[in-house]
Parts: sequence; structure tokens; C-alpha cells
Amino acid sequence: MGGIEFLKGHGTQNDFVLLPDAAGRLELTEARIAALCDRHRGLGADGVLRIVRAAALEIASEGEWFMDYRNADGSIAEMCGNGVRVFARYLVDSGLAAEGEFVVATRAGDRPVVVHPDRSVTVGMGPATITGTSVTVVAGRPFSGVAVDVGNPHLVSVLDDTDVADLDLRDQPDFDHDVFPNGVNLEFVNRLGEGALRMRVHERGVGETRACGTGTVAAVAAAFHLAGTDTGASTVDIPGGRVEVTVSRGASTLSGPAEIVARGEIDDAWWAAAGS
Ligand SMILES: N[C@H](CCC[C@H](N)C(=O)O)C(=O)O
Repeated sequence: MGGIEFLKGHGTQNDFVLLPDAAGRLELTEARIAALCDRHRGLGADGVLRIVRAAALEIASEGEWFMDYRNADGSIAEMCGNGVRVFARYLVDSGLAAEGEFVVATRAGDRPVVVHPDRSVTVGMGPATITGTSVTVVAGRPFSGVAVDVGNPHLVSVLDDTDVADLDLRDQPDFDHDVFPNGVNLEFVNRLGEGALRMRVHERGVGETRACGTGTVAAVAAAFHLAGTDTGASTVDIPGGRVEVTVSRGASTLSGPAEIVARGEIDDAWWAAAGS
């Protein structure tokens, strides 16, 4: 039996289907990605990471491998922080990169990574830029958010009078589509004390996820901005676990675990039918 190789992995329970495709030959239609990510009809995931040689797509990069990230609805996003951790772990586990420091190419640009001996990963996430303040989002009631660009768009609401656990995020919170014409990832944050946040997230193109790497960087940048600073470190507790984030002027890092759970083959006939 033929079949398309896949792996399943996650970073703090933000889970992905990985598709080794060095030459970039797989036809990743939106319908096929959505079917793959469907938790009943397909493999189930928050997103897909295609592993393709940067040169095969003529992408200029310091890195040999390009992370072609897709959201569960099939849409393309510029960057996925938890995805880069899992991607980097896969490269080291499969012998395509050496443990330690190397660069991963992404749509948001090159991202330096360090794969540590315990297989946790630190990612250089680039700048987390505050692009707006007092931007309204409605999740049951209106909240005021800080817009942050981490390569992809985020709107972070830091809540002092509401426990994020009490929010109903089953539906897409409402936001101004004129401010975010390409959609936006929505984070809701409580401060737990010095250098510690708790967060929930409703991701663009996915829905509520158990973690969002770019979202945790946006959350720390927004919380620091509201506190009148732009440099520091914080842990962020998300439903899927805990990550460590640092932000400074023009740079940020994300550190956390990355797991490869399974590997196998997608049935050729299923793949053909899912693509239409
Ligand atoms: N849904 C996001 C992309 C995935 C981000 C998240 N999974 C991460 O770990 O950064 C977007 O449309 O911008």
C-alpha cells in the first residue's frame, strides 16, 4: 500500500500534523488541510506543518528547511511559534539537523532555534510590535485589548476583574474587521504576579486552542506595555502547559517543550478524495 508519510506532534498541546515533503510536491488544498485537521473525519490537529527545503521553493533563507504552516481551516498564517518548536524537534529527531542552534525559515522570515538536550526548544520569535491600544473585543462583554504584531496579528486583553477561566470562547469573539481585515488571534490574560501570566486564546483559523506560541509572546509584550516597560521575562500558563517568554526592544524568545507523538501513512485514496 502506498501512502503519504505523516507525523503527529504538539507543543504544550497545540497539535500539528507534520508532512515531510522536501521537494514541495504535495498539493495542499484548503479542503485537504481542513479534512486532515478534522478531529473526526481526519487525523485531527490545530494545524499542518509541511517540511520543505527552502531551496525547493526558492526561499532565500539562512536555514535549509522551510516551515509551511497552515491553520486547521486551511488558511495560511505567517508564523506559528509552537509549530516551530515541534518542527525543530522533528528535524533533530530525524537527523536533518543537529541538536543545538540552527535556523528555520518561515513566512515571517528566518527564526533561530536552539534544540536543547531534553528536546525542549527555544525560538527567536523576532519583534513583538505594539500596533494599537484600547482596541475593543467582545467575548460575552466588551474588553479593551492591545494589538500586537508577532509576524501574525494578535489582540491581547489583560483582564483584572475577570478570571479567564470564566470566559465563554466557544464562539469567535467579536472584533473590528476594519482594524483586522485579515482576521486576528485573540488572547485573554490574567496577571498572576511578577513575571507570571495565565492565558486563554481563540486562534484565527482554528478556534480556542490549548496553547498559541505567538499568542504568548503577544501577551507578554502587551502586559509589559501596559505596565510601562518593554523588556523582561515571564512565564505564561496556558491550558496546555507552561512556556517561558522574553521580550526586549525588537526581539523576543519563546521556550517550551515539543513532542513527536506518532508517525504513519495517510491512505492514498483518502488523500485523493480529500483534495477535491
Ligand atoms: N492561528 C495563527 C497561526 C498559528 C499560531 C499558533 N498556533 C502559534 O503557536 O503561534 C494565525 O492565524 O496567525
